[in-house]
Amino acid sequence: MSQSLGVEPTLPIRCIALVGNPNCGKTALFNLLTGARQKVANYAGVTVERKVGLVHLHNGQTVSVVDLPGAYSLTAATPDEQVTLEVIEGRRAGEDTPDAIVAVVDATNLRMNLRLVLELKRLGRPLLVAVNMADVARAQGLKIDLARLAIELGLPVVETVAIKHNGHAQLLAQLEQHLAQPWPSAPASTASASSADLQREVRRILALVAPLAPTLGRFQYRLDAVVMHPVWGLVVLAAVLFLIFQAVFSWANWPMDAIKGAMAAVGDWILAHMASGPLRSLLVDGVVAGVGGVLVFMPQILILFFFILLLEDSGYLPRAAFLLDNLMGKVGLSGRAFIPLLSSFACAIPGIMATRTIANWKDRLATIMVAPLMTCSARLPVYALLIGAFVPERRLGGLSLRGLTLFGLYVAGVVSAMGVAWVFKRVWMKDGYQPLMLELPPYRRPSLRNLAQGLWERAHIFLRRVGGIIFALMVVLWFLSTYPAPPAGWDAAQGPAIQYSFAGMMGHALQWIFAPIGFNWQISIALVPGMAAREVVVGALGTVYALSGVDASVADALSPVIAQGWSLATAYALLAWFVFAPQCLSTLAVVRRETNSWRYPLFMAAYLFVLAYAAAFATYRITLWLGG
Ligand SMILES: Nc1nc2c(ncn2[C@@H]2O[C@H](COP(=O)(O)OP(=O)(O)OP(=O)(O)O)[C@@H](O)[C@H]2O)c(=O)[nH]1
Ligand SMILES: [Mg+2]
Repeated sequence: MSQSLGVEPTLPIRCIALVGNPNCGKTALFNLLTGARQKVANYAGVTVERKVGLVHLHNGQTVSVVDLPGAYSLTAATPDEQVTLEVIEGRRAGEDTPDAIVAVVDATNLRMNLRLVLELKRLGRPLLVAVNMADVARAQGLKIDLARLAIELGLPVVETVAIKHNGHAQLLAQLEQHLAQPWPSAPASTASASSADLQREVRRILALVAPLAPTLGRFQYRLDAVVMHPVWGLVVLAAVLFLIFQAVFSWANWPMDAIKGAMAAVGDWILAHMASGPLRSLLVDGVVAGVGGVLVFMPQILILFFFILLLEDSGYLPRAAFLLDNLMGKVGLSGRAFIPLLSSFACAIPGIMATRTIANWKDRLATIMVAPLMTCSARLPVYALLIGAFVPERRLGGLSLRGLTLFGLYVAGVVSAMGVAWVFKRVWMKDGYQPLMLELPPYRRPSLRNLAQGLWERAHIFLRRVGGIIFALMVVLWFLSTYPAPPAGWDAAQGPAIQYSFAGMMGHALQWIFAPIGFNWQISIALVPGMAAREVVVGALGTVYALSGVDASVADALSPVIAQGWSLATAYALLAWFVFAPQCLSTLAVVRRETNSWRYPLFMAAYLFVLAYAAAFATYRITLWLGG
C-alpha cells in the first residue's frame, strides 16, 4: 500500500452513492438526477432498499447513482441502515464499491447531519457534500457560510434544492468537474473517534459556518400542541381517517359512472359489430366484463392515495405514530410499526419491506405478521362492489352509509391486527416495551409536484396491473369457464353452459369447503385467481356471471346481478372473508424473502385462512339467524 498523500487520483468515476441522515432529501435528489420516481415522503425511513439510476451529464458522460436508506451513523442498527453500510463498504455480493460518495445533509439540521459527514470523511473516500433544503434554510433566515464549511470540512460543498426544477445544477457541475480531474479525498483514518469527539468537531464547525440556530415557526408548535395532545390528537386522527373514507365514496361517483358508461358502450359496440363466436365472447365476457369491471374502481383507489400522499408529505404521520405508540405498545407492537402498517393500506408488500426500519426482530416479525390485516388497495374493489350492491345509498346524519360501512371494514382489519399482535405478544413472551425513538420532521406544505407524481405513479401501477396480470388471468379464466363446451343436445333450460367447463367443475368441487360459509360456486371460482391479484375476484365474478347469464347485459352491470342473486348473509360473509383474505401469493413470497424462511409465510397463510373462515362462518350464520 502506498502512503496516502491526502489527494488520491480516483478516475474514472462510474458510480456515486447518495448517503445521509433519514429524511434529508436523498431520494428527492435521486429522482431529480435520474428522472426516477422513487417514493419521497416527509418522514424518516421511506427508502429501505438501494435503488440505482443513471444520470446523464451535459458532456455526454453517464454515471450511475445509488440511492440508499437513511442512516444516522455508520454503526448500523436497523436492517435498512445495514444496507447502506454494506453498499458504502462494498460488501454487497456482486457489486462494486461506489467510486464516490455524495453526502446529502439537511441544511436546517446541520448539528445532527454533519456528524455523519465526519464519519464518512474518515473512510478516506472521494466525498462531496450536498447541502440540501437550501430553500427552507433561507426561508428560516438561516445563513450558512458554504465556502467556510468547505474549508473546515476540507471537502467540496454544493447547495441543492431537491424539489425544484434544476435544484441540482451545482451538484451536476461539480460532478462534471470531478470526472475530468481527481476527486479530493481525505486520508482514511483508522483511529476510532469517540462520539464526544465527533460532537465537539461538529460544534466547532457550526460555530464558524452557521452562527444562528434556526427557530421553528410558532405555528408548528401550536399545531403540535393539538395534534399530539393525548385526547385532541386522537380526535383529529379519527376525523382525518373518517373524512378519507367518506370522500372515497362521495367523490368517486361521477368518474366511476363515466368509466362504467364507456365500458358499456364498448361492450355494446362489440355486440353490434361482431358475429357471435368465441372471440366476441372473450372480448365481451372476458375483457369488458372482467378487466373493465376492475378498471371502474380506479377513481376510488386514486382518491384514497390522494389522501395518503397528502398525509405522507405533510409530516403528520410520525406524529400519529407517537400518538398511538402507547396504545400499540399495549398490544405488543412498537410505535415504529405505525408507518409500515400504514403503508400496508396501499399494499402489504411495501409495508412488509418498510418493517426493515424496526431494529428489534420480534417487533419486526409481529409487524410483518399483522401487515396483511391492513386492508390493501386491491381489496377496495371487492369492498366497493359488495357495498354498492348491498348497502343502500342512504345518509345517516349527513354521512353516507356506504362510507360508514367501508370505514367499519377498515376498522375491523385494524382491530383484528391489534388482537393478533396481542396474542403473539403473549405466546412469544416478548421483551418489555421499548420507547419509540423517531425523528419528528417539520410540517411541510405538501408539494404539488410530489402529489401529482405520486398519483400518476399509482395510476400507472394500477393500469399496469389491469393490463398485465389481471388481463392475463381474465383471459385464462374466460378460457377455463368456456371450455369444454356443454355436450351436444344441451339447452339453456338445463342450466348455464359454464357448469360444464373446467371452472364450473372446479367451482363445484370447492363447494364442500365454501358452502358452509355461504359462498356459491361462482364465488368459489372467483376466489382462485384472486390469489394472484385480489382485484381479479371482481373481474372473475363479472366474467363468470356474464357467461352464466342468458344475455350479455351482465357485462356492464355486475352489481344488480349479485344484489338479486345473493342473500345478504352471503354478501356479508364475503366481506368478512376479505377483512382477513389470506390468499395473496406475492405477499407470502415477500414474507419468505424478508424472514428468510418458509415457516413464517406458511404460518401466516394458515392463521389468516382460519381467521377468514371463522369470521365468514360466524357472519353468515348470524346474518341468517337474524333473517338476512
Ligand atoms: N423544501 C424542500 N423540501 C425537500 C427538499 N428535498 C426534499 N424535500 C422534502 O423532504 C422530504 C424527505 O425527502 P426524501 O427524498 O424522501 O428524503 P430521504 O432522505 O430519501 O429520506 P429516507 O428515504 O427516509 O432516508 C420530502 O417531503 C421531500 O419533499 C428540498 O430541497 N426542499
Ligand atoms: Mg429516501
